[in-house]
Amino acid sequence: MAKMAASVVTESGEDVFRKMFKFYKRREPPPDLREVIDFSSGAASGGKIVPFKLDQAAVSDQEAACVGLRPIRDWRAFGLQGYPGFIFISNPFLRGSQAFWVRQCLKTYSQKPNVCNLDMHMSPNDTQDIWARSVQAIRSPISFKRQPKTLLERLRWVTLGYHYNWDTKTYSANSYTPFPADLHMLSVRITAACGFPGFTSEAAILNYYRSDSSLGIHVDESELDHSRPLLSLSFGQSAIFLLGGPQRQDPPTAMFMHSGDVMLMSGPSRLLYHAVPRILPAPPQLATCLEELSCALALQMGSVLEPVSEEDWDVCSRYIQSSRVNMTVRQVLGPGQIFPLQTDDKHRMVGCHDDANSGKRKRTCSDPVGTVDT
Ligand SMILES: O=C(O)CCC(=O)C(=O)O
Ligand SMILES: [Fe+2]
Repeated sequence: MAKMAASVVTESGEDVFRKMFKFYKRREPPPDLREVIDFSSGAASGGKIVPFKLDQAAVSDQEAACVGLRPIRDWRAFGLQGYPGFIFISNPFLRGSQAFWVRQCLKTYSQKPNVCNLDMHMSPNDTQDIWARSVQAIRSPISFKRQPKTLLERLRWVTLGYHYNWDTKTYSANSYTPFPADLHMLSVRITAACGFPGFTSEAAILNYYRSDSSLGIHVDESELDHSRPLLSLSFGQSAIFLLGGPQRQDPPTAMFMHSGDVMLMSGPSRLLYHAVPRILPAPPQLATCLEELSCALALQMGSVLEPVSEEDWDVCSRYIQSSRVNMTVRQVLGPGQIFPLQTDDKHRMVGCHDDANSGKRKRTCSDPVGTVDT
C-alpha cells in the first residue's frame, strides 16, 4: 500500500483513494490491516500520532459526567501529522454511558419528526415507530434469520435538525425540526474541550451500518460555515475510516474507529475527502467493553442520561453485535447567517451510502465523482 500511495493515479488510471477504498472493502483475500492506524493502541502510527492538548478548563468534571464523558484530563486525544485540525479522541465515554447513546440512536432519534431513509418510499404512518415495530422480532431467538427484515434492520440513515436533502445536497430553513437537546449538550461539551466554544448543533446525519455496509468517498461541504468543526461519534462495531486530502484522488490515511471513538474535522481538515470502506468486528479487548455497556451508571444531578432498561438494552446489544452507528453533528450556519433564498448546487455532498447486500444505493448520488464501485 505504501508504494501505491506514492503517486496519486495508478498505472491503470484509477486514483489511489478509490483503489484503497476497494482494497479495504475486499473480502477475499482479506486485506492486510497492518497499516491501519489504531489510536487505541498506537499501532501502525509510524510516528504520525501526536498528542492533542485539550482545554481542560472548558468543561468541568460534572458537566462532562452529565453527558456520559470522563473528566477531560483523562481523555486520550490525538492529532495526526499532516492533518492540521484533525482531532481523534479514543473513547472518552464513562463505562456504561455508551448504552444511553446507542439507545438514543436506535429508539429515540429514529422517531418522527426526524427523517430517515425509510420515509423515502414509505408513508409517515408506516415509519411512525420503527423501534416498537421491530423489537419483538429482534428479541425472538430466530429473528436475524427471519424474513422480511425489521424496520430497524432496514434503517440506513436518520437526519436531525436541518434535514439534509440528498437530492439537492443542501439544507434549508423549510426542512427543520428541533435538534435533540441531549445530543446538542454532548456536542457542545466535546467541541468546547477541543477548543471550539459556542458550537451550535444544527444538523446531524446518523448512519446505520450493517456488517456489509460502506460509505463512499465524499466531502461534507453543504454546511454554510466551514469554520465550525464537524463532530463524529461512533458506536458498536469497528470501522476502517479513510482520511484523504482536499482533492478527491489524494491518497488517504487508514485508521480504525472503535465504539466510543470521537473525531473532529476542523480548520484545514474540515473539507477533506473521507470514506468508510469497511465495518469490522470490534477487537476482543474492546468487545468485552461493548458487552458491559449495560452496566449500571451512577447518574449525576442534571444528567441528560437516563437509565437504559434491560429490555431496551437487550435489543440494542443484539443490534450492535453486528452493526455500527455513526453520528456526525454539524453547525450549518455561522453566527447571524441565514440561508440564501435559493440554494445553489455549489454546496454539494457527494457521499453515498452503499449497501453491498442490496446492490442499491440508499442515498441519491447523482454526482459520478462520489460514486464508488462496489
Ligand atoms: O461513519 C463515519 O465514520 C463517517 C460518516 C460520514 O462521513 C458522514 O456522515 O458524512
Ligand atoms: Fe462525511
